[in-house]
Amino acid sequence: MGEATTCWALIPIKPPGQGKSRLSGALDAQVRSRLVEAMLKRVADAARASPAIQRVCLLSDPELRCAAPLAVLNDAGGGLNTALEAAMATLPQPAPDRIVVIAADLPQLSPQDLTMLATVSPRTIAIAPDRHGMGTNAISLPITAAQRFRFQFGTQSFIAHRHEADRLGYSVETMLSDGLEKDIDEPADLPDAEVCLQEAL
Ligand SMILES: Nc1nc2c(ncn2[C@@H]2O[C@H](COP(=O)(O)OP(=O)(O)OP(=O)(O)O)[C@@H](O)[C@H]2O)c(=O)[nH]1
Ligand SMILES: C[C@H](OP(=O)(O)O)C(=O)O
Repeated sequence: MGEATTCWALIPIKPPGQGKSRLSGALDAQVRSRLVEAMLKRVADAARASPAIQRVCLLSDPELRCAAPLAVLNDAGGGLNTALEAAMATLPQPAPDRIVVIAADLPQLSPQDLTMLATVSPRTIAIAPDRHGMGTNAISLPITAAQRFRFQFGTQSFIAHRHEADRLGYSVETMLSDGLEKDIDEPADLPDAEVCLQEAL
Protein backbone atom coordinates (compact mmCIF):
# COMPACT_ATOMS: atom_id res chain seq x y z
CA MET A 1 0.00 0.00 0.00
CA GLY A 2 1.38 3.47 -0.88
CA GLU A 3 1.68 6.46 1.42
CA ALA A 4 -1.56 8.29 2.18
CA THR A 5 -1.83 11.47 0.13
CA THR A 6 -2.38 14.80 1.85
CA CYS A 7 -4.72 17.54 0.71
CA TRP A 8 -5.39 21.07 1.94
CA ALA A 9 -8.33 23.32 1.20
CA LEU A 10 -7.65 26.99 0.46
CA ILE A 11 -10.58 29.40 0.66
CA PRO A 12 -10.01 32.89 -0.79
CA ILE A 13 -12.07 35.55 0.92
CA LYS A 14 -12.02 39.32 0.49
CA PRO A 15 -11.60 41.46 3.62
CA PRO A 16 -14.86 42.13 5.55
CA GLY A 17 -17.18 44.61 3.90
CA GLN A 18 -15.60 44.21 0.46
CA GLY A 19 -17.30 41.09 -0.87
CA LYS A 20 -20.52 40.36 -2.72
CA SER A 21 -20.97 43.85 -4.12
CA ARG A 22 -23.37 42.49 -6.75
CA LEU A 23 -25.84 41.81 -3.93
CA SER A 24 -25.86 45.44 -2.80
CA GLY A 25 -29.16 46.17 -4.58
CA ALA A 26 -30.89 43.40 -2.60
CA LEU A 27 -29.19 43.39 0.84
CA ASP A 28 -27.87 46.20 3.00
CA ALA A 29 -24.17 46.23 3.91
CA GLN A 30 -24.62 44.67 7.35
CA VAL A 31 -26.75 41.75 6.14
CA ARG A 32 -24.42 41.23 3.20
CA SER A 33 -21.42 41.03 5.45
CA ARG A 34 -23.19 38.58 7.81
CA LEU A 35 -24.22 36.48 4.81
CA VAL A 36 -20.60 36.40 3.60
CA GLU A 37 -19.53 35.23 7.07
CA ALA A 38 -22.26 32.56 7.29
CA MET A 39 -21.37 31.16 3.86
CA LEU A 40 -17.66 31.15 4.71
CA LYS A 41 -18.43 29.23 7.89
CA ARG A 42 -20.45 26.70 5.94
CA VAL A 43 -17.61 26.16 3.44
CA ALA A 44 -14.94 25.96 6.16
CA ASP A 45 -17.04 23.52 8.21
CA ALA A 46 -17.61 21.30 5.17
CA ALA A 47 -13.87 21.28 4.46
CA ARG A 48 -12.99 20.50 8.08
CA ALA A 49 -15.50 17.65 8.13
CA SER A 50 -14.05 15.95 5.05
CA PRO A 51 -11.73 13.09 6.05
CA ALA A 52 -9.76 13.69 2.83
CA ILE A 53 -8.71 17.23 3.86
CA GLN A 54 -5.95 17.61 6.46
CA ARG A 55 -5.78 21.38 6.69
CA VAL A 56 -8.10 24.28 5.89
CA CYS A 57 -6.62 27.73 5.22
CA LEU A 58 -8.08 31.06 4.22
CA LEU A 59 -6.41 33.31 1.70
CA SER A 60 -7.09 36.80 2.98
CA ASP A 61 -5.91 39.74 4.98
CA PRO A 62 -4.05 38.18 7.96
CA GLU A 63 -6.03 40.51 10.27
CA LEU A 64 -9.25 38.76 9.25
CA ARG A 65 -11.22 37.50 12.22
CA CYS A 66 -13.80 34.88 11.52
CA ALA A 67 -15.85 32.52 13.63
CA ALA A 68 -13.76 29.50 12.67
CA PRO A 69 -10.17 29.41 13.99
CA LEU A 70 -8.41 28.86 10.67
CA ALA A 71 -4.91 29.53 9.44
CA VAL A 72 -4.80 32.57 7.19
CA LEU A 73 -2.34 32.76 4.30
CA ASN A 74 -1.52 36.33 3.38
CA ASP A 75 -3.24 37.84 0.36
CA ALA A 76 -0.31 39.58 -1.29
CA GLY A 77 -2.64 41.77 -3.38
CA GLY A 78 -2.98 42.28 -7.12
CA GLY A 79 -6.36 40.52 -7.37
CA LEU A 80 -7.45 36.93 -6.90
CA ASN A 81 -5.30 35.27 -9.58
CA THR A 82 -2.09 37.02 -8.56
CA ALA A 83 -2.75 36.42 -4.86
CA LEU A 84 -3.36 32.70 -5.46
CA GLU A 85 -0.17 32.34 -7.48
CA ALA A 86 1.82 34.06 -4.74
CA ALA A 87 0.24 31.83 -2.10
CA MET A 88 1.11 28.67 -4.05
CA ALA A 89 4.72 29.81 -4.25
CA THR A 90 4.94 30.40 -0.49
CA LEU A 91 2.94 27.56 1.05
CA PRO A 92 3.88 26.53 4.60
CA GLN A 93 6.13 23.45 4.52
CA PRO A 94 5.79 20.53 4.29
CA ALA A 95 3.35 21.26 1.48
CA PRO A 96 0.54 18.79 0.78
CA ASP A 97 0.29 16.50 -2.27
CA ARG A 98 -2.80 18.35 -3.47
CA ILE A 99 -4.57 21.60 -2.85
CA VAL A 100 -8.24 22.45 -3.42
CA VAL A 101 -9.06 26.11 -3.99
CA ILE A 102 -12.70 26.60 -3.13
CA ALA A 103 -14.98 29.65 -3.26
CA ALA A 104 -16.35 30.97 0.02
CA ASP A 105 -19.86 31.59 -1.36
CA LEU A 106 -21.19 28.02 -1.61
CA PRO A 107 -23.93 27.73 1.06
CA GLN A 108 -24.94 24.19 0.07
CA LEU A 109 -21.46 22.71 0.06
CA SER A 110 -21.09 19.33 1.80
CA PRO A 111 -18.08 17.41 3.16
CA GLN A 112 -18.68 14.85 0.36
CA ASP A 113 -18.13 17.60 -2.23
CA LEU A 114 -14.72 18.27 -0.71
CA THR A 115 -13.88 14.58 -0.53
CA MET A 116 -14.78 14.19 -4.21
CA LEU A 117 -12.43 17.05 -5.13
CA ALA A 118 -9.62 15.81 -2.90
CA THR A 119 -9.58 12.18 -4.07
CA VAL A 120 -9.14 12.44 -7.84
CA SER A 121 -6.21 10.54 -9.36
CA PRO A 122 -2.74 12.08 -9.04
CA ARG A 123 -2.25 13.41 -12.60
CA THR A 124 -5.68 15.01 -12.66
CA ILE A 125 -6.88 18.56 -12.21
CA ALA A 126 -10.53 18.64 -11.12
CA ILE A 127 -12.63 21.70 -11.86
CA ALA A 128 -16.11 22.52 -10.54
CA PRO A 129 -18.01 24.97 -12.76
CA ASP A 130 -20.77 27.28 -11.59
CA ARG A 131 -24.44 26.67 -12.51
CA HIS A 132 -23.95 28.48 -15.83
CA GLY A 133 -20.92 26.42 -16.84
CA MET A 134 -18.97 29.69 -17.10
CA GLY A 135 -17.23 30.43 -13.82
CA THR A 136 -15.16 28.19 -11.54
CA ASN A 137 -16.27 27.43 -8.00
CA ALA A 138 -13.50 25.00 -7.08
CA ILE A 139 -10.30 23.68 -8.54
CA SER A 140 -8.27 20.75 -7.25
CA LEU A 141 -4.59 20.77 -8.16
CA PRO A 142 -1.76 18.33 -7.58
CA ILE A 143 1.02 20.28 -5.88
CA THR A 144 3.24 19.74 -8.94
CA ALA A 145 0.68 21.71 -10.98
CA ALA A 146 -0.29 24.23 -8.29
CA GLN A 147 3.02 26.03 -8.41
CA ARG A 148 2.93 26.48 -12.21
CA PHE A 149 -0.79 27.00 -12.68
CA ARG A 150 -1.86 30.40 -14.03
CA PHE A 151 -5.20 31.05 -12.36
CA GLN A 152 -7.84 32.49 -14.68
CA PHE A 153 -10.62 33.66 -12.36
CA GLY A 154 -12.65 36.40 -14.00
CA THR A 155 -14.88 35.88 -17.03
CA GLN A 156 -15.37 32.39 -18.52
CA SER A 157 -12.85 30.93 -16.14
CA PHE A 158 -14.12 27.33 -16.42
CA ILE A 159 -12.98 26.95 -20.03
CA ALA A 160 -9.83 28.98 -19.34
CA HIS A 161 -8.92 26.70 -16.41
CA ARG A 162 -9.45 23.62 -18.61
CA HIS A 163 -7.04 25.08 -21.17
CA GLU A 164 -4.53 25.81 -18.45
CA ALA A 165 -4.68 22.18 -17.28
CA ASP A 166 -4.13 21.05 -20.89
CA ARG A 167 -1.17 23.39 -21.23
CA LEU A 168 0.46 21.78 -18.21
CA GLY A 169 -0.26 18.24 -19.47
CA TYR A 170 -2.76 17.16 -16.79
CA SER A 171 -6.03 15.43 -17.44
CA VAL A 172 -9.18 17.27 -16.43
CA GLU A 173 -12.18 16.04 -14.51
CA THR A 174 -15.34 18.12 -14.24
CA MET A 175 -16.97 17.96 -10.81
CA LEU A 176 -20.71 18.51 -10.65
CA SER A 177 -22.97 18.69 -7.61
CA ASP A 178 -25.59 21.08 -6.23
CA GLY A 179 -23.23 22.13 -3.48
CA LEU A 180 -20.45 22.95 -5.91
CA GLU A 181 -22.56 24.65 -8.58
CA LYS A 182 -24.59 27.02 -6.50
CA ASP A 183 -22.44 30.01 -5.71
CA ILE A 184 -24.21 33.18 -4.69
CA ASP A 185 -23.35 36.06 -7.01
CA GLU A 186 -26.60 37.79 -7.99
CA PRO A 187 -29.87 38.56 -6.17
CA ALA A 188 -31.52 35.80 -8.25
CA ASP A 189 -29.19 33.27 -6.57
CA LEU A 190 -30.31 34.18 -3.02
CA PRO A 191 -33.00 31.45 -2.69
CA ASP A 192 -30.11 28.94 -2.82
CA ALA A 193 -28.59 30.60 0.26
CA GLU A 194 -31.70 30.29 2.40
CA VAL A 195 -30.17 28.80 5.54
CA CYS A 196 -27.24 31.23 5.57
CA LEU A 197 -29.56 34.11 4.84
CA GLN A 198 -31.75 33.24 7.85
CA GLU A 199 -28.62 33.51 10.02
CA ALA A 200 -27.73 36.85 8.46
CA LEU A 201 -31.10 38.60 8.77
N1 LIG B 1 -8.31 36.80 -0.89
C1 LIG B 1 -9.04 37.21 -1.96
N2 LIG B 1 -10.23 36.67 -2.20
C2 LIG B 1 -10.93 37.13 -3.29
C3 LIG B 1 -10.43 38.14 -4.14
N3 LIG B 1 -11.35 38.36 -5.12
C4 LIG B 1 -12.37 37.51 -4.88
N4 LIG B 1 -12.13 36.77 -3.77
C5 LIG B 1 -12.97 35.71 -3.20
O1 LIG B 1 -13.17 34.74 -4.23
C6 LIG B 1 -14.48 34.20 -4.16
C7 LIG B 1 -15.19 34.36 -5.50
O2 LIG B 1 -15.33 35.72 -5.80
P1 LIG B 1 -16.68 36.34 -6.33
O3 LIG B 1 -17.72 35.32 -6.54
O4 LIG B 1 -16.38 37.24 -7.49
O5 LIG B 1 -17.18 37.16 -5.05
P2 LIG B 1 -17.05 38.68 -4.66
O6 LIG B 1 -15.80 39.25 -5.25
O7 LIG B 1 -17.22 38.75 -3.20
O8 LIG B 1 -18.36 39.29 -5.37
P3 LIG B 1 -18.60 40.69 -6.14
O9 LIG B 1 -18.13 41.81 -5.25
O10 LIG B 1 -20.08 40.72 -6.32
O11 LIG B 1 -17.84 40.58 -7.43
C8 LIG B 1 -15.16 34.90 -2.98
O12 LIG B 1 -14.98 34.06 -1.86
C9 LIG B 1 -14.35 36.19 -2.81
O13 LIG B 1 -14.35 36.67 -1.46
C10 LIG B 1 -9.14 38.69 -3.85
O14 LIG B 1 -8.61 39.57 -4.54
N5 LIG B 1 -8.49 38.19 -2.74
C1 LIG C 1 -14.36 34.76 -9.97
C2 LIG C 1 -15.44 34.29 -10.91
O1 LIG C 1 -16.50 33.84 -10.15
P1 LIG C 1 -17.94 34.53 -10.08
O2 LIG C 1 -17.67 35.96 -9.73
O3 LIG C 1 -18.60 34.34 -11.40
O4 LIG C 1 -18.52 33.73 -8.99
C3 LIG C 1 -14.97 33.06 -11.71
O5 LIG C 1 -15.57 31.99 -11.55
O6 LIG C 1 -14.07 33.20 -12.49
